[in-house]
Amino acid sequence: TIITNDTSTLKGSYEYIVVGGGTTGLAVANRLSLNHTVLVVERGPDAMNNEVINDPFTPFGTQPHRLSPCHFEMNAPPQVGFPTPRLQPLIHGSCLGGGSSINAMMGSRPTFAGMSAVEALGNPGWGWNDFLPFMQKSETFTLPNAEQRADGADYIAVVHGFEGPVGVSFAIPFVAPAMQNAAINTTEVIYGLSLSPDLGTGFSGGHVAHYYEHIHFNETLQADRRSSSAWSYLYPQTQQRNGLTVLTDHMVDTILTRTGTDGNITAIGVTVLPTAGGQTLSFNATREVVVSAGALYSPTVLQRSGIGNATFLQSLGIKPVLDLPGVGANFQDQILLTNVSFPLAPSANTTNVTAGDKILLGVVVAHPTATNAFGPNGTDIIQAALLNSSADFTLSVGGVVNAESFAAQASVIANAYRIDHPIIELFYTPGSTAIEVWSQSILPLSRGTVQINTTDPTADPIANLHFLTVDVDIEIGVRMARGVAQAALTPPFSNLISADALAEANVPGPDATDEEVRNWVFATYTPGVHFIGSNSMMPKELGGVVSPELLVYGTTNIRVTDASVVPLSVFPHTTLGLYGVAEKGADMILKAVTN
Ligand SMILES: Cc1cc2nc3c(=O)[nH]c(=O)nc-3n(C[C@H](O)[C@H](O)[C@H](O)COP(=O)(O)OP(=O)(O)OC[C@H]3O[C@@H](n4cnc5c(N)ncnc54)[C@H](O)[C@@H]3O)c2cc1C
Repeated sequence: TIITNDTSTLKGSYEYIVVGGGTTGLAVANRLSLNHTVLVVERGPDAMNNEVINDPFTPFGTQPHRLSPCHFEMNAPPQVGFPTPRLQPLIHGSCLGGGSSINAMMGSRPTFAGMSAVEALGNPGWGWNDFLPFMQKSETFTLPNAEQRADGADYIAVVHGFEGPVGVSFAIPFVAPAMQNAAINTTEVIYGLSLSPDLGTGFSGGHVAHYYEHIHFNETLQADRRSSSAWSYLYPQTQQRNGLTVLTDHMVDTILTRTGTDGNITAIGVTVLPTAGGQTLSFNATREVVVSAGALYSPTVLQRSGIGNATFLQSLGIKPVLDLPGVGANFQDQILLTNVSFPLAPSANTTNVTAGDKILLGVVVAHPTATNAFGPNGTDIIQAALLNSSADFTLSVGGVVNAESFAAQASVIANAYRIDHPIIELFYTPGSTAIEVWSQSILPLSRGTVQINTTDPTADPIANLHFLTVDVDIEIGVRMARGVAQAALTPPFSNLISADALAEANVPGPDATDEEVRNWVFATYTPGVHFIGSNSMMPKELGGVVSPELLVYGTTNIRVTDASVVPLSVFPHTTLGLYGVAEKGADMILKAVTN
């Protein structure tokens, strides 16, 4: 494998060109380059030996983490807020490994109900049973040892993979076991959940569990390490490839295309320029161009290449080559309530509770269903709220291309909840002075857009999520906040935090009205940073951009294989599911060669 930022040594032509060397791009490139020549173009640097990135215990969100060469932010335009609209920071990774080099490593998978919803949206071949083997292909799961098992770690071996590049395991040592057990007991009481031995089985049904992470134990260093896609699919000796060239510090401006007599578009190469600015070059692609620049940027590459809403492209002076109105629409993210830090009770200050200096985000996670969170009629309440949601606002901002798309998505989400899809995530993070209890929404219905506003490839797009613009998302947000407050008041977890933790954390208590809680949610929520959907895999009539084969509609050889194709937020945390998307995408690309 060649990794370089110098274009002078590169060939002019490759069988495949992969746009973006992030989480999914490196996984796809690894599989394609076994028997083909592949050029990966990555906008960010190679940060291979950066300890802030590699050490999973670099405290998440703190100064060193934010200063890593991979950490980038752009602001979404002012979003719903209280008392006034608020700018929202959209954090993303830009280096080899992309988001997997900066994320919190929480290792969750989609559920059976979630993948059924994706399939029901018009994507045959994407149900749980078809998808699981690809998640397994990417994974080497490390069974918990006796000590970790005594502390509570458990697993169901049959759903895991044991020969894939990505390390998935519980931390050694197991993080803050006493806090984990208290959190589990409390969450069982609040929501009536049962303890799941393994989060990755596909069956949600209301559970709480110890979280595993995308980390592995490095025998030489005798320490846990981050398993980014760079450290899984690119750097290891076992993954070296003759046919793979990775160009860093360069970005793809456009995909070069020609139009066939049947009107279909074929990619013939890409134009590339140094990220820092400079001369534009072009490289030929003789088979396919695979776009893996992530949900924030993949639509921008298509738009600059003339693929998108033709009227919009013309307004920027771009000649449309393919009128595909869904490009950049259906953009979505979950919300997170992160502004919650409960001070420790003095008696709780032991490593078993605080984790010392080995702190990982969200080591216990609860996934209540609609019934668990809203009571016995919860599923009916949420189903009615979803099906009665108005598409008007979302349509007016271009979040969906038509009302049918909005209704179809609301309907498959309602069915997923009816099966047993989680509606909320609640997770607990130990710390030396405080324990954080955060909550995340899972399947939002609010939709926004990603749009370039200049043809300059170095400019960030306008990424407008329109968070909390559909009533049912607000209703769920209020329930998330109520769950956080209940956790602070329910033993045994409440025994670990100070008696007035709720007030100290400024979280509305059980007596607060729904309006007060809603205002607190509006004032404090942050993005879930699981951006998806901006090139959704859906029927074209619903605003889909790619087919179930991940081919951009109307093209013969442009695929998208990253988070932008995921049409619904069915991966509570995206990464392990995205490796499945990349593996399945690579498999389909290679099958197209032999057919
Ligand atoms: C702060 C944070 C915390 C997170 N925590 C978790 C977690 O705990 N668990 C979890 O599962 N998920 C988590 N996620 C989400 C997860 O990391 C992302 O969803 C995932 O990495 C996205 O993968 P991707 O391949 O779609 O895009 P990325 O990994 O973002 O890859 C896209 C790559 O393309 C490059 N690129 C962009 N434009 C161009 C261009 N024009 N030319 C060339 N290259 C380009 C970018 O530099 C980037 O490297 C987190 C994300 C963030 C930001």
